Amino acid sequence: MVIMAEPFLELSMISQEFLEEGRNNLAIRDLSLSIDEGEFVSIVGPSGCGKSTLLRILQGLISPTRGEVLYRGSPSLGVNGDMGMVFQGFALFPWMTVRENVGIGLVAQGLPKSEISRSVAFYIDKVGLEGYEEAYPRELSGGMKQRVGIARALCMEPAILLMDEPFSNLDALTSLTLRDEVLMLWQDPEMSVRTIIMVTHIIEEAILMSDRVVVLSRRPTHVVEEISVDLRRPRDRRHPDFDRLSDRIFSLIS
Ligand SMILES: Nc1ncnc2c1ncn2[C@@H]1O[C@H](COP(=O)(O)OP(=O)(O)OP(=O)(O)O)[C@@H](O)[C@H]1O
Repeated sequence: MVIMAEPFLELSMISQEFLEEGRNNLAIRDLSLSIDEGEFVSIVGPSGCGKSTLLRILQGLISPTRGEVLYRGSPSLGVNGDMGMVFQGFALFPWMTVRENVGIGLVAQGLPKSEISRSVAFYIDKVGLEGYEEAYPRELSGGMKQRVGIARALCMEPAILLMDEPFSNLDALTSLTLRDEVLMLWQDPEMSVRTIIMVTHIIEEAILMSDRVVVLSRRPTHVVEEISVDLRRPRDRRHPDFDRLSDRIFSLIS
């Protein structure tokens, strides 16, 4: 008897319509995608094709017009509490300190203060922001703001981290450092996150970080190709296969 393992996370025949200028337009059409536990998957595609929408559907912030999201074999209804989100624009509250921004989800859950303090301190240390607990977002560099965004997501101890162009608002050097740090957190046994799904428009970033790159088409969006990245980690931009993969993905998008 063959026992089929159920997919960890699955988008099954997802379609999404949006009301645009008084008409229902199809943004995503019959999109199916399966993600394994422990995978780092990047999603790339033409501008405006629906990458962020797809993350919102995965998390349950949008209910798709047709199709369903399956999580551990069951339909996922409503917001999935096992997922955390990291945003391109950081989405920090400017009137809150680093400590308050990181702990906001735990406060909303009504956990005891001592537990919140312990957890917040742990994740602030993990992202290298110790000493900045009482700073406000305006006092932080872009990279530090995104560290707060990452710590806030990790603090909720999600199994899956969704990242929407997390390094796009950062300078090149800061992006390099933060990419490495996210990879280290992903492989850190003290972290709850095992699976990462990242939207990016930077092909090099997708190859440097992911196990698999999912290439989406123009609207109405569907999966054009899924490309496994078998390069040894840590990845080297100068590896001869790097450009081959990069050219392949670029030709599929353009
Ligand atoms: N709430 C909404 N109402 C109407 N149209 C929407 C809504 N949300 C998204 N869209 C449209 O759906 C399409 C996909 O948007 P989305 O932001 O998901 O694309 P994207 O691939 O993430 O874009 P970018 O590459 O610019 O980051 C766009 O054409 C957008 O205008």
